[in-house]
Amino acid sequence: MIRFEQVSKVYPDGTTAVDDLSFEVAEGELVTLVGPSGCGKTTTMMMVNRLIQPSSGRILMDGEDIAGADPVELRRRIGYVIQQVGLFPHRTILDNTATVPLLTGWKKDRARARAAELLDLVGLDPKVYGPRYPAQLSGGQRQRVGVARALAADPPVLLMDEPFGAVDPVARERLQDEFLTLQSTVRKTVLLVTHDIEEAVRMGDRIAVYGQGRIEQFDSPAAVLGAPATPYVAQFVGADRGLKRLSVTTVEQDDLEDPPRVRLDEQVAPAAARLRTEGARWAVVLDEDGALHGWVAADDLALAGPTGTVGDLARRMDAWIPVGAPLKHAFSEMLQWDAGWVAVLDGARLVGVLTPGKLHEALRRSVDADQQGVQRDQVEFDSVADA
Ligand SMILES: Nc1ncnc2c1ncn2[C@@H]1O[C@H](COP(=O)(O)OP(=O)(O)OP(=O)(O)O)[C@@H](O)[C@H]1O
Repeated sequence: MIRFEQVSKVYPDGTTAVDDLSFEVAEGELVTLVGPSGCGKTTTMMMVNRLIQPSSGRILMDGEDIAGADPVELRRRIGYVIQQVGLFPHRTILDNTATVPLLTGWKKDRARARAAELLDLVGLDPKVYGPRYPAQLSGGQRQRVGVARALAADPPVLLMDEPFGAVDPVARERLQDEFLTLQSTVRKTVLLVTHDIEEAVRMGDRIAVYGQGRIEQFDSPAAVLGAPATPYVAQFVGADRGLKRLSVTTVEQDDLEDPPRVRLDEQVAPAAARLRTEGARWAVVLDEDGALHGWVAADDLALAGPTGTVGDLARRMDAWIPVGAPLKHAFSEMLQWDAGWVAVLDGARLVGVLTPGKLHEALRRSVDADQQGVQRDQVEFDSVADA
């Protein structure tokens, strides 16, 4: 979709901002450009909408060299989101959002209807926020308007330069999540510039890690964290990259344990006997519909009288993750509920359980796999879901 071929940019004062850059962004892919200040990220991005001309090399969009495109026409195909959102202060939020459709000749009513739709999409009620002026919004809300405005003309490509930079860390994480949800439906081809490796890892399908004017590594977040290509990248992603891996490593079927399952309405005696035979210390308890209820200890079953049901002894279990969730999610559930394991569910159905020992093994395995150049982290959970 977007292809850089040996692109360099030397500014008139002799500064080489970008040096012999070649990479490709696939259609619908979100690539983050990350690196320290002044490494050439913004220059790279602004060459795509021709706000900056390359000194050499070519940039292709859909196979067409953009050097030959009409810049105005080109920019209509490219949404642009910047940190200082750049809203017109004397225009309402609705009219700010409708700017591009109006410029491209839409009738006012149609452009405003589209703008209202977009505000809704980014979580701002158009009835409440549409009539306001930019100064009457919080920083995070203004950034949402920036995203809505960039999407208004439905361009296939989005350029985002530190789009969530001007808000506090909590609002920032929320905006990132919201944008990812949005992106899963609109599937734009996105280049996102950030100097924050956490953001790059969270947001990117792939990450380009910049050194001075050059890409040091272009890879999946898991690979960048698991197998940094150079000492520079290792240093940039940080000593706690093991922790960051928790966010990008998903749980696989091999990671799960399958303890015995008993039902809430099952009689105690046969349930106790079954656990004894299997040598299990506890069992997962399912309700009448087969959904997770909790767990029961083998000792409690063994000590209970001959009458009664498992339901009398079962304890609730609230720690669970959906199949395919990252290890970080599992870890956080364990901490939140002070639980020794988490249930892994496919809808309401129990697929298995994840224990701290298995979580550690999963992390270890993904590091080893990356070091062998094998990307197992991203393996989908289909096999588990089908099991
Ligand atoms: N118009 C210009 N003339 C000369 N040098 C420039 C110009 N614009 C940028 N540079 C230089 O080019 C290099 C790359 O700048 P660029 O803005 O692309 O970096 P960046 O990675 O986006 O940095 P930041 O994260 O600080 O925005 C820097 O050394 C910068 O000083």
